[in-house]
Amino acid sequence: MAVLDSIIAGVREDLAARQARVSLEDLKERARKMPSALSAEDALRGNSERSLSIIAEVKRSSPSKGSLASIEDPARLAQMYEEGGAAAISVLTEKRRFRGSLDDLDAVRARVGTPVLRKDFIVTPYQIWEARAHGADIVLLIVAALEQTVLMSFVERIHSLGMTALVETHDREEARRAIDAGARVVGVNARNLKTLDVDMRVFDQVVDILPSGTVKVAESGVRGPQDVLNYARSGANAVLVGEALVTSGDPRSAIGDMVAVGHHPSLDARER
Ligand SMILES: O=C(O)c1ccccc1NCC(=O)[C@H](O)[C@H](O)COP(=O)(O)O
Repeated sequence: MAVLDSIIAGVREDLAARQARVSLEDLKERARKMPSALSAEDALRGNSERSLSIIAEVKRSSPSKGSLASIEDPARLAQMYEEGGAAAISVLTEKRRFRGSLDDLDAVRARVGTPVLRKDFIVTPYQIWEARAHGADIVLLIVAALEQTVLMSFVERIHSLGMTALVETHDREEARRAIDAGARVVGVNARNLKTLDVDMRVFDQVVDILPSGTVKVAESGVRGPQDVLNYARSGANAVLVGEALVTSGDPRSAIGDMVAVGHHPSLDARER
């Protein structure tokens, strides 16, 4: 079974257990009582003061690398990211391969003032309600995991709940599908979720499909400020970084160095 399919099979099993514990109606009730989602689109687009946004990820483990970091206090890590200048925090909530959880999302949400992304493998509307009920402002949707009509309805649902959909693609066809589905924030993942190979040229191969005004997020494989600068020069508004931050030993300064790239003179004349 391909990696993505096998991850999703596990996600569905865990989901069934949660659905048996918390009904959709209860979840909706909880979601409706939450403070409104923070507006994330502008935070990710960047502005004249910060022409590049970093989305910093709380990532313990991954299918490609195995264990990365123990992260006993995800809220503390997120706080360091925020202090270092992160525009948003990504929290992996998938349990089996990434060792994430909704508890991590709750803890991070309670600690930081930046928008928070629920990063998971979303295959049912229940998970979208769950994201809102646990305070997420942004929800990841993976084009490769969803049929087009489902993708469209999920983008609509996320936006109707006041959240932002980050729609992840890996090639030009998927980028077209993301735009057709109504995505305003599109991720281009350098990691092929079927083979786990990372190819950082993918962003350049896809970016011209995305209409101006779309928030363009480059995802995965970033090792340091030079990779961030390369993505920014290629037109990324935001860059999503996990492994390089959690393995850095000093996440606050590692992210600070990446955020500083947003002030690089070569980015001054960029069209946003
Ligand atoms: O990271 C993986 O191995 C992975 C495997 C299969 C599906 C998703 C995977 N990662 C999710 C991500 O998109 C990354 O965590 C995120 O882009 C950060 O990547 P990195 O900076 O390379 O840790």
